[in-house]
Amino acid sequence: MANSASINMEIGNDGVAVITILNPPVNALTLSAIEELKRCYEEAIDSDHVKAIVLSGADGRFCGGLDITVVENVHKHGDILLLPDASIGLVVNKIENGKKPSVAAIQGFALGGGLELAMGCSARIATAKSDLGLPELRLGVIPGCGGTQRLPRLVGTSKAVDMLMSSKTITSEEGKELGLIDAIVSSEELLAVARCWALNIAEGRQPNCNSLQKTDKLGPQDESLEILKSARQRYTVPHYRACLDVIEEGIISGGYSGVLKEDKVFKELVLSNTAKGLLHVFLAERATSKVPGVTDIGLKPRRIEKVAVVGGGLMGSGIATALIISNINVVLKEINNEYLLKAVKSVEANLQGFVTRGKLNQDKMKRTLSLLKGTLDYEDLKDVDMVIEAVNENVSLKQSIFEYIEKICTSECIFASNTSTISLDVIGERTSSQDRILGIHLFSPAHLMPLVEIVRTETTSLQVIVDVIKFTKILKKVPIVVKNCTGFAVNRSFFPYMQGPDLLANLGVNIFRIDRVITEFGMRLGPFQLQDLSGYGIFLAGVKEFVTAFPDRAFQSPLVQLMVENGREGKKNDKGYYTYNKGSKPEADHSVIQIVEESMRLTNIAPGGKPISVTDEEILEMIFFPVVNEACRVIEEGIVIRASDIDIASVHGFKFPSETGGIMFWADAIGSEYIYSKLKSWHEAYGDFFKPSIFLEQRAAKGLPLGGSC
Ligand SMILES: C[C@@H](O)CC(=O)SCCNC(=O)CCNC(=O)[C@H](O)C(C)(C)COP(=O)(O)OP(=O)(O)OC[C@H]1O[C@@H](n2cnc3c(N)ncnc32)[C@H](O)[C@@H]1OP(=O)(O)O
Repeated sequence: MANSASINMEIGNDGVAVITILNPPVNALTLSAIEELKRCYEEAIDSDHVKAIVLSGADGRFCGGLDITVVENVHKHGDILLLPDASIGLVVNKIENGKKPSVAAIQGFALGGGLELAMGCSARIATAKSDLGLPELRLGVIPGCGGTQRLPRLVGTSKAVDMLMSSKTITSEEGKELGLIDAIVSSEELLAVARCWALNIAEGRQPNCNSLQKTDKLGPQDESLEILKSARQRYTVPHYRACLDVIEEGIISGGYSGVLKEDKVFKELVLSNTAKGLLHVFLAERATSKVPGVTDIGLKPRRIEKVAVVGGGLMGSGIATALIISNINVVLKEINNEYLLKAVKSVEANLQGFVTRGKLNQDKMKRTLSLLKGTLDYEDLKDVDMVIEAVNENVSLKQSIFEYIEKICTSECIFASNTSTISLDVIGERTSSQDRILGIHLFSPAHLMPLVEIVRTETTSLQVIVDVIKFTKILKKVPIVVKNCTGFAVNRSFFPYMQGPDLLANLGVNIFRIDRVITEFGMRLGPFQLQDLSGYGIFLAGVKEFVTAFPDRAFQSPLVQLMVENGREGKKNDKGYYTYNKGSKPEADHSVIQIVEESMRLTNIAPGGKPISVTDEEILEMIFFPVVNEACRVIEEGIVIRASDIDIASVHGFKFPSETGGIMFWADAIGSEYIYSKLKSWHEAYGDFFKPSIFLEQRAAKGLPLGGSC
């Protein structure tokens, strides 16, 4: 029997060969695993003792798809010949058209290439609540083992397009309803039922389903083509369009023709910059919770089951929502009944949002809300495992809260602040609990935004850091462990993004052109529309904070103040750089140009008072290179553990286009020398806002990347 590190085959007395994928933690398909699978199939098919085959996964999981290290290796060498021949060589020739039928025994998850192997089988048996999906588009590619052809033939074109375009999984129960799964059984009976099913097919008692030949679920060709045409209007990203084209090829020319086209397109996309960027984000996201000297020394995270949130405003109610939706008991502390009632209503509204989006049903909403207890009395905090303070950014108020909870709570209770601006050392200075104080900086809306900064001080204990990393993962958040500084990692790195656009405006660059360039790059909003929506008060407070902290390189513009003085408060009064009318898109208000010209006169930074001439590319660079530059300082000061944490901060904190791989990965694609040279020239022309950091200068001088892999 062919056995290797990643594939195991056992031939039973019943004549069934059980082939098991064994590659923890997700049974991913390495090159050797794919070759071993082919060998096992050849051996089973040639063996007189084998009547049928069951394909399974070890340790309660089926298969998480192609091992991404295979794709990483292709990126490293730039050689698509390093990709395995799995689609034709394994799925078509061995599994689907092999002389002996295969049945997939699915548990846990079958994703990407994992689900594609299963769809090549004659039938699929699954345990309850297994996750099934083809998330390849999330990685910048398309399925490469026939998924674009077999999925539509098993679940119908419309559902297949939804699954592929969203990269979302379905459960085995939904799969059963759709026809993707043939039976759902308990984990104890999974193998036995799969064996029996395989023998029934081998001996003609059950049909041998070849999904590539199935057409009944596809429906009339014109209907399928119409579904694809409609999807093309919604999905314009190139690899999404390519996926739709491949599906269409199969609908028009047959499944096998579709498989051939899919193989060609998959190999073209694997080497795309988008695939490189999205794979980097996938790996960088998983690297953020690895803290050398903290998470690798054997500390076991302690359970955090009951949490107090002090302050039920926008952030506090959002945090409380994020906690109860993750099945954590919450005590929400407010100072009076009016505020407490308002806070609870905010939590209810947040949960209702989940119901509206189909992520929660009413029963689950009621059960979730039952985890929330409101109180005005600190005594109710005495048995919580953690307190998250989320009151206004008032030092004295925060200090008194920490002083109080130290008296009330247990000696093991973790004290966290959601502060985004105040030093944690200052917040905790009236206590003697510095070892269990840290920041948990969530981004608003806290129940929706995935990013959280875990802010450790010099005295935060390693155990507390390990506890809180685990806690954020339970909340399904992406944690970044950072050190104390103004703005921590995310807001600090991106503070130039708040000032650069104003600086360009004061150099005479049209503000609506700036917004166009930035949105065309892939940001959801241009910086001026973002100012309108986030509110000028928040904008001015943010700028003030960084001007105070980094006066040497801050650019102060009177523009926003002038806007306010001219009765413009952004979305708040529907008049900002744009006008906001109910039911219609924001419209650029060109009358604000005279306010910009007033600001230009006051700052007088435009050479000769005349607008500078720049290309769209230079606008993009003048906006984001200062962000890269500040991020270099964040790295240099050790605020983050690794540069790729800033990539994740940019993608999840500022919606920097994920297909770029994040701000540092994007910068490295451009090159440190080029970035340094541009910043140096702008520094000479326009001042210290563009002054290159030492880290950037040194890396550029040596031709070294700024980020590097995670
Ligand atoms: C042939 C073509 O169709 C192409 C493909 O198949 S492309 C690959 C398609 N598959 C996926 O996109 C699945 C990606 N993985 C996930 O969605 C999740 O990891 C999971 C649902 C499988 C498991 O989630 P969870 O239990 O939360 O665990 P983590 O995400 O934290 O992952 C645990 C570690 O496993 C590593 N890992 C996950 N998927 C893969 C993979 N496909 N190849 C190699 N390694 C994988 C992940 O990086 C984590 O590693 P770490 O060292 O523990 O950080």
